[in-house]
Order: sequence, then structure tokens, then C-alpha cells
Amino acid sequence: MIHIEGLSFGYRKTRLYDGFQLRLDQPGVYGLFGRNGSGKSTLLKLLAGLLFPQAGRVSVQGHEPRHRDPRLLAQVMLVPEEFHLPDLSPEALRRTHAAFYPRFSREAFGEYLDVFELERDRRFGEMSLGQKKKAVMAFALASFTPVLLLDEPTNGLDIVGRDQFKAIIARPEHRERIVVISTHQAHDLERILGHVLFVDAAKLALSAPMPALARALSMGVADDDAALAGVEGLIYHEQMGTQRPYVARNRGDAPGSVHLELLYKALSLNKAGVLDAMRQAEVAHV
Ligand SMILES: Nc1ncnc2c1ncn2[C@@H]1O[C@H](COP(=O)(O)OP(=O)(O)OP(=O)(O)O)[C@@H](O)[C@H]1O
Repeated sequence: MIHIEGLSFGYRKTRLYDGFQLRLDQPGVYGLFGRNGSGKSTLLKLLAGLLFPQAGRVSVQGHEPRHRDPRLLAQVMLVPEEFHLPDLSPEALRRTHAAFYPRFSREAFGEYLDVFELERDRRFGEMSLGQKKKAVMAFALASFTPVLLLDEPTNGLDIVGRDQFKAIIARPEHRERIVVISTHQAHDLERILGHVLFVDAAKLALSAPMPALARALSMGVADDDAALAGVEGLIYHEQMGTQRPYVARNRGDAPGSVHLELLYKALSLNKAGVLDAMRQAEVAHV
């Protein structure tokens, strides 16, 4: 469980969070979105106890991460966007670090390394950046911490690597975890996300399960301006040649399709329109 109440945090020159609230009570895969510099990585570090709130309370699995209680550290795994690894092999990493995570599965680690096509005994110093990232993610996934925080996990992975990552995270053994993924790769990850969080202007602008978004919003591509003019409840549209991808209110009973990249742009440029559609559809948000 993750509970944040009244969080304020800023760096010397940048105020990032002010009265920020967030509650994640259910297991699932949460996509954390926001513009560059909106504070996503900072939020993950606050949850992992690497940064401390200046006001308010952050609670993860019933502990305040700032105390860095070993009982919590065994339950939370953060894979930062940039990391430094000792020059070990994946197998040596397991031998030296798995003991910190009581639920770590040696068997799953081996399977994930196989999925990622990594050799257990090859040293990190001999691996490419993407291969190192896969090795660290295989370890993090196999740790089975109840809370898993991934900062831009697919950055630096090739197309096959992204698919491998999605295939692993969608496996049933991860269903009981809270997985928070900060990403700009909205389209890439939309099939595995169950819930969307959007951070904007020091607040949580949107927190909604994917099915709720599908009930409230309709997204598609109009062939031209005339077709776009026929779309009711238009919230956002853009131009791609003659085509007009759009986000509109879903006025029917059937759930619409959710394209996270379009939603991201709609939220960035017409947040009020999206939130209004959520209110009108009476689906939970924030
Ligand atoms: N150690 C630091 N010292 C001072 N300012 C920082 C520090 N780390 C981050 N910042 C600033 O805080 C803001 C938020 O940074 P953060 O990395 O959390 O954003 P982000 O949403 O993850 O960004 P991106 O999408 O670009 O990865 C940025 O303006 C950044 O310059």
C-alpha cells in the first residue's frame, strides 16, 4: 500500500510537490505520467526513502520510507533510470544481493534472464547498457517485493527487449504487487497498465483505472476536418496529414479504446476537458 498525504517537496530552486495526495491500495500496474521535470523520478525516490518529504506524510506498506527501516527496504525495490553496477555477473549479483529480499525467487530470476537472453556468468562490464538494464530488471522482478518502482524501464531497450519486459511483467506471479512505472513510452506500455496516474503542477491531476478511462473517453482518428466536425464532445485533437486523431467524451454505453499517448497530450493541453468528461461519466478520478 502507498499512501501520501499533504506531501510538499522541492529542490533548492524547484518546488515540485505541494499538498500532494496519492493512495494506491490495490495491487496492479500503475503508469506514472507527467511532463519532463514534473517530478516523477523524485516521487519514486520519495517512495523508496532516498529523498525525504519536507512536509506531509509518505507511507509505504505501513512504514515511512524516510526512516529506512530494513523491514520496509526488504519490501520495496526501485530501479532508477540511471544506475551504477559493481562489475559482477547476474549470478554473482544474485549471490550477494538476493538475501536482502526474503521473497526473491532464484528460479524466476533464471527464467527472466532467459527471456531477456542474458548469460548468467557474463560480467556487467562486458554488457551493453540495454543488457545491463535487463539484468537489473530481471533481479528486481525476481525480488517479488510487494512494491516495485520502475523509472523509465523501457528506455534503452530495443523493440524485442520491450516485448520481453512486457511479457514478464504481465505474468501472473506479479499480480499481487503494486508496480509503479514512470514512463514516456505511453503507447508501448498501454497493454500492461491497469491504472493511469498523471502528475501536473505539483498535484496529482488524474488517477484512474483504465476501464474508467474507457467508459469516460472515446479516442479515434477522423479522416478529415469534416469527419472531425461530426465528433461530439471533442476534448483534444491533432493534425497528422489529413487525419485528425482525437479525444472526445464517450457518449455511448460501450467502452471506448484508450490510447495513452493521445490521453497524455489531452491531459497536458486540456486537462480540464478530460477531468470534466471523467466527472460527467461519474467514474472515479484522483
Ligand atoms: N538533485 C537535484 N537537485 C536539484 N534539482 C533537481 C534534482 N533532481 C531533480 N531536480 C529537478 O527537479 C525537477 C523534477 O525532476 P524529476 O527528475 O523528478 O522529473 P521527471 O518528471 O522524472 O522528469 P523526466 O520526465 O524528464 O525524467 C526537475 O526540474 C529537475 O531539474
